[in-house]
Amino acid sequence: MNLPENRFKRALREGRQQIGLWCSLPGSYAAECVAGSGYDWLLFDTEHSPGDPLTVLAQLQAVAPYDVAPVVRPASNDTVLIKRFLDLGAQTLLIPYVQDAHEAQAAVAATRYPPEGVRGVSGLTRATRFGRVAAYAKRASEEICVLVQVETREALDRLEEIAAVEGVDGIFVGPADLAASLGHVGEPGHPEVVSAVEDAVRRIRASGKPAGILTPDPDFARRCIALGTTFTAVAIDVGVLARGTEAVMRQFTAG
Ligand SMILES: O=C(O)C(=O)C[C@H](O)[C@@H](O)CO
Repeated sequence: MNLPENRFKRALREGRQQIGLWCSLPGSYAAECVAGSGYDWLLFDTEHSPGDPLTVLAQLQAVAPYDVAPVVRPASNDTVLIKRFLDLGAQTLLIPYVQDAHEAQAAVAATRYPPEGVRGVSGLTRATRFGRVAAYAKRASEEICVLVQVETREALDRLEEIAAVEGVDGIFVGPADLAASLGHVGEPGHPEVVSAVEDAVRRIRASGKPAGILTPDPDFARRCIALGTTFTAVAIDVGVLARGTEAVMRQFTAG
């Protein structure tokens, strides 16, 4: 069996826009429901969600038949968590809260087998299709995409150093945490936050790395795309569900 190609990684390298959906709902049922919605990628979150390796496994299996790229966010930049998600077959990881080049290097090392990195080795995992993918250990990193999040003032101050780290395939700007870091918690649309996000996208692109963002504001999403983001998440599943069901109920609420 051949090593599965990471078409998302290739699309980023070729500069092709990838529109994503942020999935905070754990489990396979919701994942399969949205896998057919036309997005290029789905972010399976385990930082701000009850998601864990077992729920992500079910999500990866559920979306495998669909033309959509799964991206998994571990709860932290943790070597063990990264190992577990890679062994489940995740090929693209979004590593949160990366503050400097050292932390970016650690994230990359967690995805590489020795001597390049520290990923623990097992030949019998879903990633190897239980020993059926030829030369998985030798070639795995070719199809692993490492995206890191910059989402604090400090990380922005070191953005170019982070972007220069070999093995970082893209940089995502986290508006919610960045807003908090800038003193505007809960206000990702604050002018100072918007300005910082836009400047960060410009700087990421100037560094030559792909830039990513999450914003449920379609106008700001288009602004970020115009500035150069190429992995652009434009909605959050729980937000669509909560606001959409509320809107339906308002049609039947008197007054
Ligand atoms: O800081 C951010 O913004 C992100 O990293 C995305 C959030 O964590 C996501 O849960 C949406 O609020």
